[in-house]
Amino acid sequence: MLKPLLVVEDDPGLQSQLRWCFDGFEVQIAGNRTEAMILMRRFRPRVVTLDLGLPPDPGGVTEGLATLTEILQFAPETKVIMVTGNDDRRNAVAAIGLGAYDFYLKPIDAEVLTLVVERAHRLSELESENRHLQQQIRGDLPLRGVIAASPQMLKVCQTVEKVAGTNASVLILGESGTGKELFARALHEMSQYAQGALVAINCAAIPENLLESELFGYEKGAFTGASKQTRGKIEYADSGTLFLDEIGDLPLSLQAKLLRFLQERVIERVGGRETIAVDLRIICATHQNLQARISEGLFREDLFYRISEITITLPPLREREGDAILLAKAFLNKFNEELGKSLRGFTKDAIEEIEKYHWPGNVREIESRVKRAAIMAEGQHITISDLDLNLVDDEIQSAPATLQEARLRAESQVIRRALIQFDGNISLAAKELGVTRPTLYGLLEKYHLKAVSKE
Ligand SMILES: Nc1ncnc2c1ncn2[C@@H]1O[C@H](COP(=O)(O)OP(=O)(O)OP(=O)(O)O)[C@@H](O)[C@H]1O
Repeated sequence: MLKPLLVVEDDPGLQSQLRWCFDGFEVQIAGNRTEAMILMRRFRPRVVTLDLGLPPDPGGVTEGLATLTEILQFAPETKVIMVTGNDDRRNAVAAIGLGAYDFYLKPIDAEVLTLVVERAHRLSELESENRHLQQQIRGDLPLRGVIAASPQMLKVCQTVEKVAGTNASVLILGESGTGKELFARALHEMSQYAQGALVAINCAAIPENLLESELFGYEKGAFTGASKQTRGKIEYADSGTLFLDEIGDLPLSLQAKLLRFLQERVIERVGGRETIAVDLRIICATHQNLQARISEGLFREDLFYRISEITITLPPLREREGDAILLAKAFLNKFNEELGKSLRGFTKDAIEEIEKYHWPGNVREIESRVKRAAIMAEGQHITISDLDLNLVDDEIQSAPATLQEARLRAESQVIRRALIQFDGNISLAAKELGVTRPTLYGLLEKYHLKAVSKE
């Protein structure tokens, strides 16, 4: 992927020379401060080359220095390289005092300037890697509130940690109740936008005629009932994260408007003329198949690419090996506390059922079933009947297609149950299953199961 580089230069000759001289970079050219700030917001380049003499003061330094200050206020970690005339050395040094990374004296030698830019870029990458590692060491980077141990979910968590520090747009896919909003919040909290707000809006829950003003705001008198100027959700999310849930339900007319915003990073309120710059990170989620909606002409392909620079797919709970029981136990602890109960755990049958159940409502369903069970339980352990699972429907829904699949699934379930029952002790689990230890090891490998052995 090409790295963004912002070149702020008002001379058309130099603009065209600089546009093509940096290999490996996607060069964006700004001719003045306003354009520079729009491109900063849109591309968040790590490195900027900045001409000291910019209009309206091309012969002086005031505008160049003001642009430097504004860039650093917006993104203090940016490496700004001042490009100046030979007689401007003193001012270039002053710019370093203001926080510029380096200066480069004209005339421009493309090869040398490329080296300076590359070095600045590498340094910036190392610095942000370092910041990230520091945060990890300090333990600042847990995915807050996320309970997961299955390999499928650990992979998702790793992806989230990797993309959190970037400004890439993220599309979270998954069935209802899989944790899309929870992950959007975790992403926001770990990102550079965490100081701002996370503003969430459910595109499916708001009628089409209200959604536009809800998102973009409106001016007084824009329509009947618009009695005062009102900011929209996008404006509220400035410097933060905009979370558009159920993006698949966004009407086509608003898809065009949202796309325009994502390209230009400016909005106009309904009934207004003023353009307002907004800097935010966008995260979208949907349980719908967007590709199918694109082929039906219900979703714009260009918008799809804009919102899905990174796609994270949350697997349904039934595909997360071992997570159902982990979540059930965690929710039991939570509800024990909330309800002032001291339930010890689940009966063997209940554990087996939790493992086997299809969980059509995913994590949301397991949370509410455990809550119900904690309220209803009469003994010290939660039983199957306390959980009140819809077992008949579930058996039909989750039944395997072939007999061979059914046999494999049953074998893997029985093994998992024995491992849970004996806390990963291979000897005891093997005895319960009526097989030898080597056979059990062979089966663990076959089903990609892991036991934390306490032998
Ligand atoms: N891995 C997890 N660990 C702990 N709690 C979770 C996890 N995943 C989801 N939850 C909890 O389950 C509930 C549903 O999650 P969430 O609202 O994020 O799902 P969703 O995918 O956005 O659902 P919908 O598509 O219906 O809006 C929330 O209470 C959330 O905190």
